[in-house]
Amino acid sequence: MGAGKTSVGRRLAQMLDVGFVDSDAEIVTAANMTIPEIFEQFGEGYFREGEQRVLGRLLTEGPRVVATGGGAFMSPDNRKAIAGAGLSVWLRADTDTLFERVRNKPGRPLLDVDDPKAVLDRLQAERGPVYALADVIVDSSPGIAHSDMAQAIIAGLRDHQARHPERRIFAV
Ligand SMILES: Nc1ncnc2c1ncn2[C@@H]1O[C@H](COP(=O)(O)OP(=O)(O)OP(=O)(O)O)[C@@H](O)[C@H]1O
Ligand SMILES: O=C(O)C1=C[C@@H](O)[C@@H](O)[C@H](O)C1
Ligand SMILES: [Mg+2]
Repeated sequence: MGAGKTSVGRRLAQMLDVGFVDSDAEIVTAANMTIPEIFEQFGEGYFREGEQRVLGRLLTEGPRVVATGGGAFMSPDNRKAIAGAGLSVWLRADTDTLFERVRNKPGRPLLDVDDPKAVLDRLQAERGPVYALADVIVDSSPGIAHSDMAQAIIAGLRDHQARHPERRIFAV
């Protein structure tokens, strides 16, 4: 959360001249409810089921940039679907940076607690080793402009495709 998937992803899509879609936004549209409402009324498990369904559909509609929700890559099924359709990118940031970006911004139910920084620290510890499985890793540090992040992702995608031509997805 706060790594920049939505905002940097949108910029990346512009630079690559492909479409952009955000799975959180698609879930909100499909359910006609906000993410906090879905968590509150049906629970996180229900949200994750919807996320998997929506992501599975979005991945078949490429070529484009898909911003996932922050927890989507934790699911082995989602990782398999992503690997089958394209390349994964981890925007890596430390939790101080993430906290600065998401504090005072509602809409992230997992952080709607007394100590959201502690949740970010826990999630980082749980998720970091799994996110490190991504094809491309780009540091999302403070002070890096969105366009520079997007350029770094393009460089990472080019590098990945040079090393794994069999997984070439489209010209970058
Ligand atoms: N490299 C960056 N430099 C400065 N601000 C950034 C950067 N990346 C993201 N931000 C800011 O951090 C906030 C959160 O970013 P964004 O919504 O894109 O994150 P996200 O990864 O999509 O989060 P979530 O998992 O909750 O959907 C936004 O205000 C965004 O502009
Ligand atoms: O990190 C997470 O688990 C989440 C991040 C958001 O993008 C949303 O998908 C939701 O708030 C859960
Ligand atoms: Mg987002």
